[in-house]
Amino acid sequence: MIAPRPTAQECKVLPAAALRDRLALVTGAGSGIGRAVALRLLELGASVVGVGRRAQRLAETAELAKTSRFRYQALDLRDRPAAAEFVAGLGGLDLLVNNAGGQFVAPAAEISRRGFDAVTDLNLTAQASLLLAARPGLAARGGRVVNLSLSAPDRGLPGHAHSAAARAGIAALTRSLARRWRAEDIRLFCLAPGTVLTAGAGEELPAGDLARIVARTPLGRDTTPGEVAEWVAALGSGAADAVSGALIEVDGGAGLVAAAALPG
Ligand SMILES: CCCCCCC/C=C/C(=O)SCCNC(=O)CCNC(=O)[C@H](O)C(C)(C)COP(=O)(O)OP(=O)(O)OC[C@H]1O[C@@H](n2cnc3c(N)ncnc32)[C@H](O)[C@@H]1OP(=O)(O)O
Ligand SMILES: NC(=O)C1=CN([C@@H]2O[C@H](COP(=O)(O)OP(=O)(O)OC[C@H]3O[C@@H](n4cnc5c(N)ncnc54)[C@H](OP(=O)(O)O)[C@@H]3O)[C@@H](O)[C@H]2O)C=CC1
Repeated sequence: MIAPRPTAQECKVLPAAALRDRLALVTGAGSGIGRAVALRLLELGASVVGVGRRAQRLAETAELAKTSRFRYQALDLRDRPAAAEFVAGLGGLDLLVNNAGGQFVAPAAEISRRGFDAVTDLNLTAQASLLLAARPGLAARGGRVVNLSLSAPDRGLPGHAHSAAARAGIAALTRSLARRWRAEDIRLFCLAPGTVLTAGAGEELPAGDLARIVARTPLGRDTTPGEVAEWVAALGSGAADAVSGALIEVDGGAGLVAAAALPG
């Protein structure tokens, strides 16, 4: 049985102004999930700073946002000094959404050292650096962090050995920092979507593979960008402050079953 896929409107369950007067930094805000998150946080009253490498994509998000509460900066997050300088310049920060990421699909034996480094750098080390740079700003405001991961990295993802290692790493880092930083009133969460049919996912895997992965998902459907955005907003709003350091899998139960067949 296929569970009903909510419309964009049906995903919106938080009260209006739930994030009024908050400042959020969203990485990868020029496309897919990051754009959906940025737009939803704005809708809920936050001011949002979006970053990504391509200014044109961020400008498109700004056009959709239609509010001066959105500003953006082109930035390669793997340039750690530049990223650290940028985040320090923001001052107090209520929410950091570590969303920028991605990988290529390849059998583990065909991933070169540089390929492994490129993926772990983007999905783990760059996220970790940004977190450390944002720490003073987050501590100043009792801020929250949502680190994006990928569902079930610890249960074996064919073709994703490099990414699974990085994604499991970010989940572990989230837990470690949640424990250490609670003294500074910073809360951290790790949010792990299953399959979200963004253009980025379409570049990573052929449509047929994505369809097979979705078909094997217990709920029989993909996760929508609107659902992910609402989870991020809820975690950022304080509604989930009884939770600390958790890995939350928003994946239609994909992590409960064996991964679909892909090379490697
Ligand atoms: C069962 C699994 C379920 C999964 C469901 C689907 C879930 C979807 C999840 C998503 O994350 S969707 C988001 C999708 N968007 C992306 O993934 C795009 C992002 N990808 C990239 O931007 C790049 O691939 C990268 C990971 C950042 C690497 O870019 P970079 O510019 O740093 O790399 P290069 O300089 O080009 O290459 C470095 C190194 O990597 C090797 N390499 C690159 N591509 C491949 C490949 N397809 N296969 C094998 N190796 C690759 C490249 O050859 C270089 O290594 P050397 O040759 O120099 O040794
Ligand atoms: N779609 C899915 O099924 C799933 C996605 N995810 C994760 O969710 C996140 C968003 O995915 P999605 O929206 O689908 O994919 P996209 O490819 O659309 O998003 C990735 C974003 O990251 C930005 N980015 C990539 N590299 C860098 C960099 N070095 N510096 C700054 N920004 C960078 C990209 O912008 P630019 O290229 O302009 O830099 C882009 O906006 C990713 O981390 C992804 O891995 C997790 C589970 C499932």
